[in-house]
Amino acid sequence: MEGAAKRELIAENEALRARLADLLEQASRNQEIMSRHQAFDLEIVAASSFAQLVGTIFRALPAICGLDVVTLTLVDPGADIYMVMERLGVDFGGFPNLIWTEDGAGLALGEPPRPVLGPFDPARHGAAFPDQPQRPASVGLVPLLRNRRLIGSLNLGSSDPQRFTAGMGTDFIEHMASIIAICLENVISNEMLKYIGLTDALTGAYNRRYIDRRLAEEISRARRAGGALSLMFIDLDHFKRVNDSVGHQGGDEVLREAAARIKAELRLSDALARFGGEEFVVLLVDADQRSAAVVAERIRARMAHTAVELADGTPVNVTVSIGVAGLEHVDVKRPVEDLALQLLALADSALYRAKQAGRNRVVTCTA
Ligand SMILES: Nc1nc2c(ncn2[C@@H]2O[C@H](COP(=O)(O)OP(=O)(O)OP(=O)(O)O)[C@@H](O)[C@H]2O)c(=O)[nH]1
Repeated sequence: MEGAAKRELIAENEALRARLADLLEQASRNQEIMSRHQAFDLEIVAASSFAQLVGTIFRALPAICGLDVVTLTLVDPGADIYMVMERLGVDFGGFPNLIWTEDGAGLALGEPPRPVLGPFDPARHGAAFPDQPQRPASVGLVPLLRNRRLIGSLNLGSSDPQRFTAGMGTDFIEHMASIIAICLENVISNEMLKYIGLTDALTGAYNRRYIDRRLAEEISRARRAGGALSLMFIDLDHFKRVNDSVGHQGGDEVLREAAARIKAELRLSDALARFGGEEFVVLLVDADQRSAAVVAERIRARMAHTAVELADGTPVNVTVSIGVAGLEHVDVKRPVEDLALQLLALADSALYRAKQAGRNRVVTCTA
């Protein structure tokens, strides 16, 4: 072979090798991206709570996709999901990029909803990226759909103007959004079920199961940190007479209103539960028996001074008797379950004494 032809062949060979090295490098980069996405998919599928899922999306997605900002808009007509999550203790302060809307039409994703990609336009995309220190240059808004129902949108923002352009393919981000939508639907229905299992359908207060669990948690916490904790037993007086005079449905209205009035006197950290019938229990966190008695007196006065007005305008006068017991009256060295029972028994016997003494009064534990 002539020297020139040989050199040409060697050069061609080298170019091919370089090309192959490039391809291999690209393939390994793609492999790495796919593995990261697979790890992300596995992590969100495993999320067992709303907070865990949303937290994972906000933490992991910007890094995996190389984005500057990711926000999530959830469609929540009547704000039911928000209310339940809040009552289950989700701290929304930790999720500044979580946006709620009552109406999916406001997402401006078209009908049927489709991904919207392109340069950031404050008029069209501002609602999906509120309060951002730096506006994204290009954005991708991807509908979250479940059985063709729009449940929200995943909003991706990049400082690179070329990252999201109108003509680019959307298969990949749509696939990602569909997995996120399924995971969201799952955790939301699980949390809703959890909430229903812990609340009383008539009054919206918690039920006995919730208080039993919470009481044990709060006793352990109070014992560790040396904090105060009190319990109130509240019973509507002569409720049988109320039912007899305004009927069972009227009685139900009175129970609902009583729960609302009690709740209005409490702090967010306190918990109100209906124990069945016309009896409520309140757990007051960080309150000793003296301060709990002050709150109890406010509740008693509020009930006694203002008649409950039924939907048909009938006024119903109803009073409450309240028994109060604080953790300072129990032997905190005993097991948590014993302490919980003891505290409940002390508040219950104080309530019994309030009834014996003529009702419409607050009695504190003297043990
Ligand atoms: N409307 C309504 N009434 C209920 C509900 N659960 C229990 N009650 C009624 O609450 C009444 C409780 O009566 P009692 O336990 O005798 O007590 P009381 O009449 O409130 O009298 P004192 O507690 O001694 O002041 C009964 O008439 C029950 O039928 C409910 O969910 N709705």
